[in-house]
Amino acid sequence: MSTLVTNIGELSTMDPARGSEPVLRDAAVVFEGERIAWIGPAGRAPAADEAVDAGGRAMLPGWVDSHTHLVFAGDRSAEFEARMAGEPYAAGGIAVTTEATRAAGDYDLTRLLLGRQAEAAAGGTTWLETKTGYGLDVEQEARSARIASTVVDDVTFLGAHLVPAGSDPEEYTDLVCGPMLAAVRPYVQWADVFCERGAFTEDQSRRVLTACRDAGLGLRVHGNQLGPGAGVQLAVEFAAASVDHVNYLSADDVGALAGSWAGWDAAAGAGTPGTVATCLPACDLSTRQPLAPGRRLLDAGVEIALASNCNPGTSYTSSMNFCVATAVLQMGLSVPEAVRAATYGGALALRRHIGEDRDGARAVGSLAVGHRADLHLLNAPSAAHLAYRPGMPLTAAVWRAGNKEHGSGYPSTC
Ligand SMILES: N=CN[C@@H](CCC(=O)O)C(=O)O
Ligand SMILES: [Zn+2]
Repeated sequence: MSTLVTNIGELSTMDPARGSEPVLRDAAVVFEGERIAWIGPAGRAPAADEAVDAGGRAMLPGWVDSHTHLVFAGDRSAEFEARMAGEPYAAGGIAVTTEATRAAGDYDLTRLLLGRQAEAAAGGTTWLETKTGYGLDVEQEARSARIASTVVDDVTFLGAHLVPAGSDPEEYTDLVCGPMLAAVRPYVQWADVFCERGAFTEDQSRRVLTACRDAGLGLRVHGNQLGPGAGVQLAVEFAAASVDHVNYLSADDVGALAGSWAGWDAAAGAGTPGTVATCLPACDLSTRQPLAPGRRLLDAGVEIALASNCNPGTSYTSSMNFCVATAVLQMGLSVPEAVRAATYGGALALRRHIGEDRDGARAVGSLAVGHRADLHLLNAPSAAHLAYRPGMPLTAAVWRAGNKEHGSGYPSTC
């Protein structure tokens, strides 16, 4: 079964192979099953089994949301309201969600996760990572990882999210590195550690990263979120795929991140990728932290990603449209830079930017022949409308691996 989407007014491919012209006008895309088969001028498009007229609208790759915490139960809106009244965010809130998550049955936890995945897809997200981290014992972390693995695309082990009350921090770190890691290992591709005051020290983080690397997992780090710290330097030292939050960076931190990209040719999208700096603007607003310095990182030659960090404590939104708008309006990114960070950047952060390197999966985050047909049609003539019309329902249709996930009609405001 092949599908032709034609009359696309602006097609942002995010394909590095297109050099300085990654955006096509009056374009068309053909996909067969889950695979993109053809991209080019609408006037030269081949025939297909079915045709969709995009009506001059803009199309992008689906969002790649590389950082979420979606396996949870419970509500923390009271904590949010207290924060808006002046209370600072503290890592201890994780314990509140852990209690509610432990109390939820498998059915409810799965139902909640499916609902959140559907919300994300309706907003244009076609590749979704999520983390454990609200179980915090061997059985519960394994349960979260198992449930996540049935719903999302990449699963990250975050047993090192918070030391549970009453546990000795060193003994808990031993548990994370030993029995807990063994129990989650069948379900996860990645491991993460919250290296921050009130969570895990540099030494404990190092132990977690070492054990998880030795177990064959890819690495990511929550770092430099609430203040300066060792997270960024540790992430670079361990060649982590991503360090996330990055709100408080020294010149040395930026230099270390830039150095990690020395073997990467950004123009060609080739070479050895370094450590992506993943910025989480919705979280920064919700915690009233300074926005991550996305502009400074890009200017230093660091590849960045934008992600939602959807979680009940610091960022209860999976809207990547909102994150992109905020990055443009508040972080100094251009529209193409923000869209690239939320698509290709997220794919880089999950090492999904090229295909068939792991799991035989197709590349995501950019549109090119052979890549997965993850398409996001906007109800707008250009991607600029994402920031120009913030908060508006601009997602008109979404195809995930060639399947229509969202969008039964195309409202005509453009
Ligand atoms: N910073 C650590 N973890 C989450 C927040 C978790 C929570 O407060 O429930 C984050 O990425 O912001
Ligand atoms: Zn997080």
